[in-house]
Amino acid sequence: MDSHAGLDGVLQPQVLKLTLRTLPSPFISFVVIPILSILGWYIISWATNPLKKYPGPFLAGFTNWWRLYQTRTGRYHEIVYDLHKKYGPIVRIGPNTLDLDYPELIKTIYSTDGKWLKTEFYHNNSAIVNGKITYHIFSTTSPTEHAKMKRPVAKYYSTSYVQALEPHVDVVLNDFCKYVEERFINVPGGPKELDFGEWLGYHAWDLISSVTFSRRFGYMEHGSDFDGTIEKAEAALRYFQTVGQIPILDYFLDKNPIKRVGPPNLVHPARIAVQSFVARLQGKDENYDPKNPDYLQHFIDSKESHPDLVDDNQIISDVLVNLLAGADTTAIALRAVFYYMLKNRSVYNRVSEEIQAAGFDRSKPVPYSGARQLPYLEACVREALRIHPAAAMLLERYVPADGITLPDGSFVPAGTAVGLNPWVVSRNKSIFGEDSDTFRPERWLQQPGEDDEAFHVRMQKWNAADLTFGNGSRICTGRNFAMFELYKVCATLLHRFEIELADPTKEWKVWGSWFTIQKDVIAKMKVRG
Ligand code: HEM
Repeated sequence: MDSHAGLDGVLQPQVLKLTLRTLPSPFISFVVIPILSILGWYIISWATNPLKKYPGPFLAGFTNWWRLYQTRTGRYHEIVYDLHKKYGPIVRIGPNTLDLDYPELIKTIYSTDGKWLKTEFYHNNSAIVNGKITYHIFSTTSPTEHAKMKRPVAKYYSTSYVQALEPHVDVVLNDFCKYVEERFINVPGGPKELDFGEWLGYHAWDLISSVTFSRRFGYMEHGSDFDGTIEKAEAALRYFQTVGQIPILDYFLDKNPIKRVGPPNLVHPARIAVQSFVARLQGKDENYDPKNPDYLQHFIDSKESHPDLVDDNQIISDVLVNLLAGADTTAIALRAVFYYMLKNRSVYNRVSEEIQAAGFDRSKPVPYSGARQLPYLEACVREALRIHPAAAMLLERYVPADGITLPDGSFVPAGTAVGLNPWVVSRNKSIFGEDSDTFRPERWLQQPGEDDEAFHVRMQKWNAADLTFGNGSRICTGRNFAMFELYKVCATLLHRFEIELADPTKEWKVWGSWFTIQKDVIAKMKVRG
C-alpha cells in the first residue's frame, strides 16, 4: 500500500502530461478547457459569495441541485425545519438563497411597496398563449403586470362577495352529506369506512368549480377522481416546485419548442372553463342562475368595468387560477383540521359539544354567520392551519436595491433570494411557545390570568407571524373564501355526524413540498341522533 502511495505521488503529473499530450487538441479546447473554466468559475464564485458566511448544507452553497433533490423526497418541509433547528434562524439553502426564520421580517419582505419582487421560482407556472409565455396573477413577478391583473377582480374576493356565494356552498355541502349517508352510513351491514381525506378533496374540487362557474366537476357524484384531474394537478405541483428551484430548466422541459416535457395538461377543467364561458356569453349557460352570481360572471363583469385591462384570455386565466389555487389548498386545510381534531379526542369532544349547544337546524348546513360565533372551532381551525400550513416552501423574494440588515446584524446584498417558509415560521418557539410542535387549540384562547389587553396584544403578534396565506401585495386572494369554506364545512359535518378515525393509532401520510398533501385519513361516520 505504501509503495502505491509513493508511485501515485511521483507518477501522477507525468501521467497527466502524457495524457494531455496524447489527447487531440480539439478535445482540450472544447471539453477540458470549458470544464476546467466552469469548475474554476464555480470555485471562485463560491469562495467570494457574500452568503458564504451563512450556515447550511455544504452542497447547497454550491448548487441549487441540492434543493431540487430535496423537493423530490416529499419531506422538504421537515428537512428545512430540521436545518433551522440545527443552524438557527438563517439557513443557506442555495448559492443565492437564504431561508429565514425571523417572523419580524414578514412585514418587510412581504410588503406592499412593490420592491420585494417574487423570484423566477414562480415562472414555470405559466402557459404558452399565441406563442408567448404568459403568466397569471400568481406567477407573474412584475408588480405592474400583477396590479393590472389584480385590480379588476380584487373586490370579488372581499368578505361581502364571498358571503354572497353561500347558496352555492350550501348545495354542495348538502350533497356531500347526502352522498356520505347513502354510500357509507345507511348501507346494509351498518356504517362502513370511507377515505374521508379523499372525500374532502372531492368536495373541495366540486365546491370551487361550483362557485367559479356554477357547474361541478362531479367528483362527489362519481366518488372518485374519475377523470384523473386531481392526480394531474398533484403532478403539476410536483413539476412546479421541482423545476422552480432551477427555473431555467423550464425552457428545456415544459417550454421546450421541439418536444414538450412538462406537467400533464389539465384538459378537463380547461375544457369546462371554456365551455362555460362561451355558453355564458351566448346566454345559453343552463347551470347559471343570475340570482346566485359566480366568479365567472364577476370576471365577465370585470371586463366591462376594465375593458383596457381584461380580455377573454384574462377571464379564462382567472377562472383556471381559481380552480388550481383554490381546490387542493382548501382540501389540505380541511384534512388538517379534521385529522388533528379526530386524533385528539378531547378536542373533538369539546368542539362537538360547542357546535351541538349552538342549536343549529340539523337539516341544513350551518350558516357561516353561526359557524363564526364558535370560539373553540375557530381555535381548532387556526391551530390546524398553524401546525399544517398548505404551502410549506420558501415564499421567495429578491432583496431590493438597498440590501437588508438582518436582525443578527449581518448584511444581505441586493439580488439575494430570501423569504420565510410558512411551515417553519408557524413553529417558531419565540412566538408560539416551546410546545409549538404540538396541536393545542387552547393556545388561541384567552388564558387564565391573561387580561383582555394582553390577549389582544398576543393575538396581534401571532397574526403578524401568520404566513399561512402569504402576506403583503401578493397575499392569497382567496383567503376569505378559504376561511369561509373551512368554518362552514367543519361546523356542518361535526354538527351532523359523529366522526372517528378508523384506526386512531395510525398516522396519516404527508407528501410535503410546495404543498403538504395528506393521504390515508380513513374514518367512520354516523348520523347524530
Ligand atoms: C386554505 C386555503 C389556501 C391557502 C393555505 C392558500 C395559500 C396561499 C399562499 C401561501 C399564497 C402566497 C404565495 C406566495 O406568496 O408565494 C397564495 C396565493 C394565492 N392564492 Fe391562495 N391559498 C388558499 C386558498 C385559495 C383559494 C380558495 C383561492 C382562490 C379562490 C386562492 C387563490 C390564490 C391566488 C390567486 C394567489 C396569488 C395571489 C397574488 O399573487 O396576488 N387561494 N395562496
